Amino acid sequence: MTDQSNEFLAQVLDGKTGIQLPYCLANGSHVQILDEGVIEFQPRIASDRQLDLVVSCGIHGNETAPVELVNQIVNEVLAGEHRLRARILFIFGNVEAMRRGERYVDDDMNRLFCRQYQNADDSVEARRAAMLEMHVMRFFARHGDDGSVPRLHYDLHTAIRGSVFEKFAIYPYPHEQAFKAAEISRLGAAGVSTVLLQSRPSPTFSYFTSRYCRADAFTLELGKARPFGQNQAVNLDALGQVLRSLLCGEISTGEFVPEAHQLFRVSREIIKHSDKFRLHLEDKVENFTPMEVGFLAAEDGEVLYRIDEEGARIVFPNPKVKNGLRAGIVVVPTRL
Ligand SMILES: O=C(O)CCC(=O)N[C@@H](CCC(=O)O)C(=O)O
Ligand SMILES: [Zn+2]
Repeated sequence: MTDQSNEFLAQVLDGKTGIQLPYCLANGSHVQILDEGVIEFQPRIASDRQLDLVVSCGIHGNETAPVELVNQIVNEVLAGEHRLRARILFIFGNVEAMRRGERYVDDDMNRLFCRQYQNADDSVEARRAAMLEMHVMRFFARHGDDGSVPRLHYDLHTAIRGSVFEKFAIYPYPHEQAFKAAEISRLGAAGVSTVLLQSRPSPTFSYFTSRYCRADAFTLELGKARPFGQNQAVNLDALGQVLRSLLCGEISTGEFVPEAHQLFRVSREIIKHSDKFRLHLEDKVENFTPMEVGFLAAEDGEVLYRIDEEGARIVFPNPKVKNGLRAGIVVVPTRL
């Protein structure tokens, strides 16, 4: 894509991005479009590289605020406004759902990673999840694997409901590794001071890159999902500044100050097993709303989801998910 007269996102939505030959910007940075909505940048001088960074957005097509932010940053890089000191892969995830302004076309893409697409029906999302796994694997593998260059992945979303804490991150289950205080600090600098520590694997994009690409990976929830052009209510300036610093190779994090962050751990997931599933929370109930011990949050035939955890809060309550999928998360306060 050498024609920079149109904004990158407009070209993606118009179906004008597809694999193309690599080229150089006037400032020497290397660019290659690898797939629809997938663009990679490399520093002019390979040894300048301080970081491998993946920034994805639009994995759900109606979550537009981060798509607008990523578009802005991609256009700045294409215009030569940043001296790159990182390799960066920007991904606009579900382009067809973005065109339609819908969460997904056939299937929820963020339940199809970690090869779950192999167990699902063929769909727009199953094919795309397979391709995105391939792109991030290739991106992180390409320049060797000696562990000397940090790897970071931010998968940017917005939530269906409002939230007591407007912005929050989901930190994928790190298995034998500890949750990293420094990365939680970096999230705080990006305006995301609430972090939900996962306690089990999930079929999400950030879990995939965390587990299989050994990236420090996070899902970021950045306010409420609204259509393109209607995101004035959410301020992503701090995140934008952190991303711009990262692509210029400024990778240090501030000191971890425990009081500056609200940390929660996942106590359990509420699963919708059948059409009998009933959620006992109104649509206006926000993410992180506290729930009292004894409250019946949901039921599914014989299965009762009654709160027995002190300090419990509900995140992502959604009775409309397909059977077998997560219909809410019960979280409780925690510390590192
Ligand atoms: O608001 C909602 O109910 C869903 C918002 C959303 O898309 N969240 C992500 C979180 C992914 C994760 O758990 O890391 C999702 O559900 O895919
Ligand atoms: Zn989402």
